[in-house]
Amino acid sequence: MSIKFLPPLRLLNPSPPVIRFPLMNVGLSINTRRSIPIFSGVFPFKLKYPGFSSRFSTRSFRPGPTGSRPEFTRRTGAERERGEVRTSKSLVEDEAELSDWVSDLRTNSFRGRVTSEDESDSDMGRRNRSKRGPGRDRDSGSNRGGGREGFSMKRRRESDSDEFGEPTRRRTESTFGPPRKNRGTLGLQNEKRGQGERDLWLKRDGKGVKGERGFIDDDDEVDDGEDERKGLMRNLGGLVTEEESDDDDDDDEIMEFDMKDGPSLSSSSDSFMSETRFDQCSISPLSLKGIKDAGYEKMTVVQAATLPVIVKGKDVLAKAKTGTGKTVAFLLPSIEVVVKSPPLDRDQKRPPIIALVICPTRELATQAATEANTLLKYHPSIGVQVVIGGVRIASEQRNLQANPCQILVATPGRLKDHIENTAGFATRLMGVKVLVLDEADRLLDMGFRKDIEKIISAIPKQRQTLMFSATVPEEVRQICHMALKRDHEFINTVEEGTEDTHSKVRQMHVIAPLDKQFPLLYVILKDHIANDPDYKAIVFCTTARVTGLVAGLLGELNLNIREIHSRKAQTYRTRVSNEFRKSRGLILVTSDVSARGVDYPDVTLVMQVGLPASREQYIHRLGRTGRKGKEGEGILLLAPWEEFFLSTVKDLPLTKAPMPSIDPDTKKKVERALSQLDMNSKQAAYQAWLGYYNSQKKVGNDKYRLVELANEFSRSMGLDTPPAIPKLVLGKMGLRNIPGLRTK
Ligand SMILES: Nc1ncnc2c1ncn2[C@@H]1O[C@H](COP(=O)(O)OP(=O)(O)OP(=O)(O)O)[C@@H](O)[C@H]1O
Repeated sequence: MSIKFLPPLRLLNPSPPVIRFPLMNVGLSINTRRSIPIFSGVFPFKLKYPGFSSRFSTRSFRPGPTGSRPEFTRRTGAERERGEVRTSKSLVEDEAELSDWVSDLRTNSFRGRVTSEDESDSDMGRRNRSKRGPGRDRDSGSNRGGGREGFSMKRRRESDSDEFGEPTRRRTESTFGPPRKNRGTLGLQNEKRGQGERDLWLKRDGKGVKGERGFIDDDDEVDDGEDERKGLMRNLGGLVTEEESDDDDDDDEIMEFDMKDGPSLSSSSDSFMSETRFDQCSISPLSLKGIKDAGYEKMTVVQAATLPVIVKGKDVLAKAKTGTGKTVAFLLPSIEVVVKSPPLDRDQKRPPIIALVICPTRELATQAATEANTLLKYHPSIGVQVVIGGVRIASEQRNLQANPCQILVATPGRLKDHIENTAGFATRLMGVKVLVLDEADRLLDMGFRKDIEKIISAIPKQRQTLMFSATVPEEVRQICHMALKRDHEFINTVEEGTEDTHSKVRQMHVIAPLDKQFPLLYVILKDHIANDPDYKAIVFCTTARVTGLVAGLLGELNLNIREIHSRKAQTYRTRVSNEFRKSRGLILVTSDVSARGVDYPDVTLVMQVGLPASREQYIHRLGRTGRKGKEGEGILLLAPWEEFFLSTVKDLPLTKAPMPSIDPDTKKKVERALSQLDMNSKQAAYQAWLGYYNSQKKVGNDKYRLVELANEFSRSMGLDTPPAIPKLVLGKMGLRNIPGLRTK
C-alpha cells in the first residue's frame, strides 16, 4: 500500500507542525554524556533509548497562527479516481453473529448500550449500500461486487476482541534445545543488538537542563516508509521508498542541550512507564478513581507526555511505540472535556456528542469503547456508544436515539452513513469538542481519507483534535493539517535516532525460497514451542486466503493453531481472539486484521511470512509482542526476491537469522500435510497470492516474473499444475495472456 503523495499535495501544506515534548510541572535533569533532543521540561521519568545519536538540534516552540485552520487538502484527479475505485470486503459474513458479539461486549458497563441488535437490515442500510455500490462499505460491506481477495482495491482490517472462551492449552512436545530464555527461537542466543544500549534517565530534580523546556526538532526525521497503502492502491501505488526531510522552517531557533554529566543507564524493564502519577495531572477525582480501579497508577510515557498538553486544549499528533498505552492517552483527556461540559439533558431532543473517537476498524472501536467504560466507572452520567460497520444501521439509529451519549466511538464509513442518513445526527455532531483519530496514519491514508474529510466537515472547526499512532510517516505529517490546527504539537515519544520498535523485541529475518518456506515455518514454530512451554505465537500471512491455507497446514502438522482473518465470521473471530488473549501454548495464524491495535498480552513470537504490506505494517504486526515493556521475538520470513523489503526497515534492528535446517523427515511430513489440504483452499490461496503480489509494485510490475513466482508458490503447495483462474479475474489483475497462467 505504498503510495507516494503527489507533489502538488505536498505543496499544499508547507507549514510544519510544532514539535515538542510537553512541559511538565517539574524540572528535569538529563544525565547523559551526549546531547539529546530535548526532554527538558518534559519527561520527569525514565526513558529507554538504546541508540542516541551524538548530537541533536532542538528548536523552540513557535506557534502558528492560532485558530487558523487549513482547508482540506484537495486531492488530485488521479487520487480522487483511486479513491473512487477502491473497494473493500466484508469482515462480517454473518451480521447477526456480529450483533450478538457486540451485544455481548460489556453490556453491563456500556452506559449508552452498544449499538447493535440482532435484527434484519433496514431499508436505510440497504439503500446506503446500493447507493455506494459494491464494496463501498468499508466497514460493513462485503465484497459484494465480486472483488475477490487479491485484486480488488481494498484494505484489510485489524481485529481484537474482549471476553469469552476458556483458555485452551495443548502443548506440542518440545524437541529442541534448552528453554527459550537461554536460547531464543532459531537457537540464537539472545542477541542484544546495539552494544552499549543505554537507558536514559530523566530525573525530576530540576537540574541540568538548559531552558525550561525544549522541543525536539524532527526536521531530520526520515521516513523511508513502505507505505501501507500499497495493498490498497493496487497497481496504482507501489513500493515507493521515500526519503525526505522536512526543511521548511529552517529559520526556527535552534537550541542544543548538552548532556555533560554522563549517562545514567538503566536496564529497567518498564521503560514504557513514566514516573508521573495520574493524580499529578489535573484529572477529575472521579476519573482518577476509575483509573485506579483499572489498575493504573503511573502514566505511561506517552500518557505523561501528551496529557499535560492535551488538557491545556492543544491539538496533538502523538507518536508512541506499540503497546504503550495510547488508548488511555487519548481517552482520558477526552473524558475530561466531557466532564467539564454541561451535563447531558436526557430530555433534549438532540443531545450533543462531545467527544468523537474514530478508529479504523470495528474491533479497535469496540476496544476503545471498552476502555472508555473502564475509565468512566465513576461517571455514571457519561455515556459511550459505538457505531461500527457490520452492525445494522437501523439498530444503531434506534440506540443513538434511545441512549444519548456524549462519547461516540466510530469507524469512518459507518459514521459517514449516520451523518448522511440518521435524522438529527448531524446536529448532535455539532456539539463535538474533541475529535480523536486513533491509528491516525491509517485513517489519513487513501483508503479512509475521503470519509475522514467528510466527517471533519461535519463537526465544528472550533474543536480539539488528537491524533495517535505508533507510526507517523512523513506523508501523514504533510497532510495532518487537514485535521489538526496549524499550531498543533507533534509529540514524538520515539526518540530520533532510535527505532520505532521495542528494544526488547529481537527481530530476525530468514531468507529462503518459496519451496522451503512451509517446512521452515514449521521448524521455526516447533523450535519456539520447544524453547518456551508458555509460548504464544502469531503468524501473519499476506492475505486471508493464504492465512487459511497456512492455518490448515499447521493444523495438519498438529500444531495448536487458531485462525483469524476477514473470511471468518465475526463471532468466530471474536471467540478465537478472546481465547487467544487468555491462552498460552497457542499459535494464532492471521492476516492483517490483527496487525494494529490488538492488545494480546504476553505474545512471545510474531512471525511474518511473506512481504509485509509496508514498513508501517511490519512495525504494527511486530508490535503484537513486546507490549507493556515485555520481551518478545519477531521473525520475518522472506523469499530472496522479497529481500528488497529489508531496505525499508534498515533502521530497525533486524538481523539475519541462521538458516534452520530441515531434516528429510520434516520435509516429508510437511509434504504429506500439504497433500491433505483441500484443493479449493490451494486454489484460493494461489489466486490471492497472485493478487497480493500483483499489487506490490516491485514484484507486480514485471507480470511475467510475477506469474513465474506465483507458479513457484503453487508448487510449494504441492501442486504440479497451477490452479486455473477465471478470465475476468485475470483481466482485472491486468494479467491476461501472460504465459504460465491457466484460465477458466
Ligand atoms: N498507565 C498505565 N499503566 C499500566 N498499564 C497501562 C497504562 N495505560 C495503558 N495500559 C495498558 O497497556 C496496554 C497497551 O495499551 P494500548 O492498547 O492502549 O497500547 P497502544 O499504544 O494503543 O498499542 P498499539 O499501538 O498496538 O495500538 C493495555 O493492556 C493497557 O491496559
